[in-house]
Amino acid sequence: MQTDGMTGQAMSGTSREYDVVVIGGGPVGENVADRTSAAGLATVLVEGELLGGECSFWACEPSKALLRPVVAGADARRIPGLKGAVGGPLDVAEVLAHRDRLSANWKDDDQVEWLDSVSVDLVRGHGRLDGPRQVVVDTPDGGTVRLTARHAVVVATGTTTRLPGLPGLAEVRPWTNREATSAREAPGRLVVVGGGVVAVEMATAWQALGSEVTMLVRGSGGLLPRMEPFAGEMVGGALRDAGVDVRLGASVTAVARDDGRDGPVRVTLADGGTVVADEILFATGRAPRTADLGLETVGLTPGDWLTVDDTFLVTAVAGGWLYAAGDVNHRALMTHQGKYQARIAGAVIGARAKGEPVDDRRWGAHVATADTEAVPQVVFTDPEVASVGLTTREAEATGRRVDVVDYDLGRLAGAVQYVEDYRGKARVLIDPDRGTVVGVTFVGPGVQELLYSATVAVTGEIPVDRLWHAVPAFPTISEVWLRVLETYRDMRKA
Ligand SMILES: Cc1cc2nc3c(=O)[nH]c(=O)nc-3n(C[C@H](O)[C@H](O)[C@H](O)COP(=O)(O)OP(=O)(O)OC[C@H]3O[C@@H](n4cnc5c(N)ncnc54)[C@H](O)[C@@H]3O)c2cc1C
Ligand SMILES: NC(=O)c1ccc[n+]([C@@H]2O[C@H](COP(=O)([O-])OP(=O)(O)OC[C@H]3O[C@@H](n4cnc5c(N)ncnc54)[C@H](O)[C@@H]3O)[C@@H](O)[C@H]2O)c1
Repeated sequence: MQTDGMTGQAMSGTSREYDVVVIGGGPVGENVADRTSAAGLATVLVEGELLGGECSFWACEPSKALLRPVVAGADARRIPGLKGAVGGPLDVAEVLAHRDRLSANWKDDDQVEWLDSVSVDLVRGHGRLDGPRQVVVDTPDGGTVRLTARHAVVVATGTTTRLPGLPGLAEVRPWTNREATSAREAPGRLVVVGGGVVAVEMATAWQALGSEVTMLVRGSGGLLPRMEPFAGEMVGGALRDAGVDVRLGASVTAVARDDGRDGPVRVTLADGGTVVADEILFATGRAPRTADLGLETVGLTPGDWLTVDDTFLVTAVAGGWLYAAGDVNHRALMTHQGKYQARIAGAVIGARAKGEPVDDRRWGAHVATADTEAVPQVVFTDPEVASVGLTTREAEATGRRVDVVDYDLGRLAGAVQYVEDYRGKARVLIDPDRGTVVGVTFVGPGVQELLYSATVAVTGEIPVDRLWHAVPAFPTISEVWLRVLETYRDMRKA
């Protein structure tokens, strides 16, 4: 291995050749590198900040560490005999300390050790493409390292918050996901712009941690606009019950801090109204980290998403050497799905490098079929949302015929045992021609752990007739599967 021996970091001012060069050491880049190294290919990973990426330090890990005490507390307050014991507010200092630990105190030593253990070299610094198979890295010591890839360059540079083009926005010093997950105290008043997953999760967390939260959600799509409408409605209802001021159809037209730089943020809305807060979080979607990546040297446009085929080759670049995996390809912006892509990309790069056959049939080892058929997602709010596969809207939009089976989770014996006055809903979409489940949405306390059963049903294309033999334990919430089958049977009889 071409390293300085101690940290696995390549020394600057040099040129090195590897089989595979991976740019970006988030969860996806790490997993691609692990898989190509396991395939016997000499692999180097280039990382400009912290190994582990957005997910480990400013997204999944810290946000879930903030949310777990909130959701567990909400559940506990619905359990007779326990509610009195957990009635008080959260211990904010303890929650933030827990968040710090689960974010490894923003240090990546463990990741560096792991990378070394899977025999992948690390070059720290900002990487850029410099023509076919070439990557140049600006290293922290001011030098450069040129890396040449014999087989593949993989871009796994992820995303940043997409901020709207509001005049004066930078002067307001808005929160992005980074501040929202790493803040050291709860602002007195927090405005959250957006109605997607980041917005509902962070509004849930900071309201419980003591902020007065106002959500400004533009348009008519409501909350969680990509999911079944009842998901956003139920989460919105619970946010309001928790004290969040959820304003739908509210568009921001201007932002400014009073008294110059340090006063409160004054937010002007399209209807002329204003909201004043201490901080403002923009949870307005993601932009690819490709603006300063040398894309122009290989005929691509800086700032664009990298469109790939189902084996993760960038479609607009000839020669079969440039791959893109994870958020940056815009297929499914979630860590688990990016890691799935990484496993497949690593395997296909290995197969192509060795001249082995590539199995790119649907559900084959070298093709990311689940990206289009079965993307699972959990929204860690109270109530939780867990979904996989199609929604009713997507089925309609694509002209796919589906039977829609709804079930009120509160009727289950397992739900009654779980918490008092359980409120939840399931929707299962069934392809009537093939008799298989093609989409599932659960909303309710504790539904996150039901999601894998739904994912197996969708990816396994298990016939509904066979699901009758998959017996859920009594009294658990998983009995929803039995009730859905009974409801479907009755629907078909009617
Ligand atoms: C608040 C929030 C919460 C989330 N919660 C969840 C969740 O609970 N579950 C879930 O599945 N997903 C969640 N996500 C989504 C998840 O964070 C992303 O899908 C995931 O991080 C994508 O991984 P990635 O490796 O593609 O990119 P990233 O994690 O963004 O990593 C990219 C890496 O590339 C590096 N890099 C970029 N450009 C260069 C360059 N030119 N040179 C060198 N290095 C470079 C960056 O420093 C970074 O380390 C959340 C997102 C947000 C914003
Ligand atoms: N638990 C999880 O799995 C999890 C948690 C957080 C984030 N993520 C992923 O991270 C990605 C980013 O999440 P997100 O919530 O930032 O994006 P999103 O695309 O889910 O939601 C963006 C929201 O911002 C609104 N918006 C966009 N531009 C706007 C503007 N100019 N003004 C006002 N509102 C605007 C949209 O209407 C939408 O409501 C998502 O793909 C999500 O899946 C996953």
